[in-house]
Amino acid sequence: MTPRSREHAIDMTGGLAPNQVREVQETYIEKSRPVVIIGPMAAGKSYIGTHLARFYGYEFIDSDHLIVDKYGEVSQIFTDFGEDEFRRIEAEIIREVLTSPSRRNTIFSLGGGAPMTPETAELLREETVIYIKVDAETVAPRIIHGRARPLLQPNPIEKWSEIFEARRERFEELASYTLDARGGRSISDMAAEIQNFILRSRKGQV
Ligand SMILES: Nc1ncnc2c1ncn2[C@@H]1O[C@H](COP(=O)(O)OP(=O)(O)OP(=O)(O)O)[C@@H](O)[C@H]1O
Ligand SMILES: O=C(O)C1=C[C@@H](O)[C@@H](O)[C@H](O)C1
Ligand SMILES: [Mg+2]
Repeated sequence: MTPRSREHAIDMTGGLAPNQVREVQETYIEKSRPVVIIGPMAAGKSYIGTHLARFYGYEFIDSDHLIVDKYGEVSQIFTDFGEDEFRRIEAEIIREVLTSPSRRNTIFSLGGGAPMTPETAELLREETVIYIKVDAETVAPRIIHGRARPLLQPNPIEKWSEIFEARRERFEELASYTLDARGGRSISDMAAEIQNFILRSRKGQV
């Protein structure tokens, strides 16, 4: 195949001057920052984030997964070092991701309590943040068994509601977009709703 001659070359700049092209590129980079998912325990942050990334071609990362890869199981960290040390590690890992230029086209799910750390909340104020809103009824079957979430012991539903009430205002205040995930919504429906918001926000329509 022979290359196109100069006369037939397509003008990819749309007739923009070099400084205008740079401006468009900078805007694109800015708008391709990670999209962060927050919400209470068992809301489906990791579940929705994984599928959203798979359906629409994003990279997916999760703060809990990064912590487990680096330091071992979350419940073991709580047992061995306590919650304060877990929060310190968590905030450090989140800062690394949010300040890394290689994490642009990424869906980043956070652990439920991460936005309560002031340093993390400050970082999130600059980001596109999707809040997964649920209620106790929706999460009850997901938390009633299993001991993977140390903060929910020994009465998972009661503890979940108590912790959620203490965090609700922070979630609401940080949200660029709230996804209502109460009841049994299908994953494709929820992922499409978030993707729609991301596209609109990158075009500056929200
Ligand atoms: N909309 C949904 N429909 C059916 N199952 C769901 C839905 N959302 C989440 N789940 C299931 O509920 C469980 C908890 O979801 P997930 O781990 O994604 O929660 P999370 O918000 O990431 O919680 P954490 O804060 O503890 O990390 C998982 O087993 C997941 O598959
Ligand atoms: O809501 C929380 O405080 C937590 C949620 C999980 O994702 C883990 O990050 C950990 O169990 C703490
Ligand atoms: Mg999770």
